[in-house]
Amino acid sequence: MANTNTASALTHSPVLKSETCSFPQKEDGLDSINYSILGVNDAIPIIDYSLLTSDDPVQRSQAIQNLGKTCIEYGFFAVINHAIPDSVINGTMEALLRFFDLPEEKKLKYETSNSTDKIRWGRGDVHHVSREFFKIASHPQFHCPIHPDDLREILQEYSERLREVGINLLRGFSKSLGLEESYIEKAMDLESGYDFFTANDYPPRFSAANIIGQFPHNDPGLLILLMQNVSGGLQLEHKGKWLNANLNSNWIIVNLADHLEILTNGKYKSTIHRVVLNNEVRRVTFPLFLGPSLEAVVSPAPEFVDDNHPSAYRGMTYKDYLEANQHHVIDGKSCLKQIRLI
Ligand SMILES: O=C(O)CCC(=O)C(=O)O
Ligand SMILES: [Fe+2]
Repeated sequence: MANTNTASALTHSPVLKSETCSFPQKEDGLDSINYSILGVNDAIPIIDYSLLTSDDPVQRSQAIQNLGKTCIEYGFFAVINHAIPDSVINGTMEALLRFFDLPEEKKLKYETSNSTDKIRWGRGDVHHVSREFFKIASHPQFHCPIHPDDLREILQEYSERLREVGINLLRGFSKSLGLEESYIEKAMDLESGYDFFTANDYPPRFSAANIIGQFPHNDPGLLILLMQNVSGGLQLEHKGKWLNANLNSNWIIVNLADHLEILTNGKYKSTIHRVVLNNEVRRVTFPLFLGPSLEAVVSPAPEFVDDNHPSAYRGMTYKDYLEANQHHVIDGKSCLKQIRLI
């Protein structure tokens, strides 16, 4: 165990009833495995952000060590004491619900097949998937739908605060890897880092039909910071098990993503995750994908390559990587596999 701080399952997020149900296969050939939809309620590691950013050097260095172990053993964790006010979190979730509740014609103008558009809306209700979503680019320029009127202000505040948490986590990652604090920021040119959000609206569901919110996938970018209005639904792969992320609504779930795996030559791994709709109430999530600059060519850093650890990934700009996976169309295929050299 990396860490004694772990969250145990909350009771208000029931596991699915049907033991025999399995993940349906997509017609176009998602890996030909029948995935059981049941997750397990094992503990999820917890990172206390206030310790990671503490002025006390001893406290901080212990927190960084713990962070490093958690990244290696899990690749995901819940962040507590992050200091984002509840009013900002709740205000964001409420504004998102108001966006999803708009009449369809107000959202349809963002429906697009052009994956480079900065605002995109759609429904993922094919292949047994139940979800409505919109994606917005949030950094270096912040984009936002014009309705509802109060959406922009709250989303921008939320986005800036969450980005700050993400940058501080990346500083902790750099230190935990034995590098200077600003190593990842500089190598990935994060001042011009390309970040985007996906807002997901999953209907309530508690039966075997249409229970898939998202198929198993990895995400592009360095790390994903996700908040949700209700606990449960997200499952994270850990040592061959699917762990239910049953966490408090003001905790941030963090997943390591593909570009951290590439940069560290596989030392830190991108987490496989999926969404199974096991909530009796509607679930809204709002993950931030914090990424390198679009022009940054990401390849394993020299610090992680030697005779025993040859470079395992082909270098590619973040822009090309995003285009190769159509700016995060989740279809169960990871771009990571396509650029692996060994
Ligand atoms: O909604 C969730 O819990 C996960 C969302 C996700 O994995 C994604 O949008 O890539
Ligand atoms: Fe994801």
